[in-house]
Amino acid sequence: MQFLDNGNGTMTSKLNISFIGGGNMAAALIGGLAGKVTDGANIHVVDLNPEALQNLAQRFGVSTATGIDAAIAASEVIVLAVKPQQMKEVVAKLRPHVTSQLVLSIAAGIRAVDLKRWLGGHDAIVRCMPNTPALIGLGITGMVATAGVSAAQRDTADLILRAVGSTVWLDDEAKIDAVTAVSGSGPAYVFYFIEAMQQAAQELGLTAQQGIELAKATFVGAAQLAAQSPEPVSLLRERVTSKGGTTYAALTSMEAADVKGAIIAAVKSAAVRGQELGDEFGRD
Ligand SMILES: NC(=O)C1=CN([C@@H]2O[C@H](COP(=O)(O)OP(=O)(O)OC[C@H]3O[C@@H](n4cnc5c(N)ncnc54)[C@H](O)[C@@H]3O)[C@@H](O)[C@H]2O)C=CC1
Ligand SMILES: O=C(O)[C@@H]1CCC=N1
Repeated sequence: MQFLDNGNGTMTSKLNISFIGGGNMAAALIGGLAGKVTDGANIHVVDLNPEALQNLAQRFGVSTATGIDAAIAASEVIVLAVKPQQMKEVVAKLRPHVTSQLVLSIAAGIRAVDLKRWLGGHDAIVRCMPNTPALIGLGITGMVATAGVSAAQRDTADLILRAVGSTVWLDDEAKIDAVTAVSGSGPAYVFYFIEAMQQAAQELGLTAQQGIELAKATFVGAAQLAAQSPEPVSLLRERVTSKGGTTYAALTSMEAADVKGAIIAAVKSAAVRGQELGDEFGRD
């Protein structure tokens, strides 16, 4: 892809991208792309909600529409960013406007084979599973391409998702439900743990403010340490855990309650739900 020097220290391409759905995840992706990968003016967003569109237009200079329109045909990439429940209806309306574009879906569960059928056999589809830390450029996205995706389109898909973090390519679409369960939904598990730590802090006599400050900083610090350390996470855990000490007491309590087993079961249930979404809102 050719990048253009904007004369102000930034480089953008002329890549034209349309988003169908301008909600949370689309906004995170557009925030990473606009003015960095491509000009906001090269991004077109379709959403039923005029307020969401106005907000995106003001923040990023994107063009907008409340229904699928001719601008889509001029796009090289179409990002499907509606809920799985809305996908079939949206794709049916999109179908007349899809020719050679790369179609990039971020929806949980909905399989490429169903998107391909709804699009009349269109085979340039990349399924992606990003996560909300994309909002601050720290997302991670699992991705898988169908056979009809060219090497250049694959690079373009990677460029788009790397604008908001890192990417992991899969060789088998079936594995994307596992990615959804681990990293797609994962931020919610972390927030849940932070909320529990805050509640414990309060029950131990700290204020809500002190509790949230301690819990958040502990997650940020521990996550950074795990990310930066070459050592296994299990070793980092053992270093905190003095025999007969406080951490030992806490971890023994967690083991007795099988917290690890509960987390593993919870993540697996998210993967199952991904498959169910595909069955429920994909297959006809
Ligand atoms: N929120 C998350 O953490 C993640 C979400 N996803 C996937 O991203 C997709 C979008 O999720 P969110 O952004 O969280 O949802 P959201 O509800 O914030 O955004 C969906 C948007 O689609 C719009 N919409 C509904 N029907 C439409 C139609 N017929 N035409 C055009 N626009 C329409 C809605 O007005 C809304 O703005 C989902 O498929 C979800 O599975 C993927 C990874 C993470
Ligand atoms: O909960 C969901 O279905 C979406 C997919 C991953 C994160 N949120």
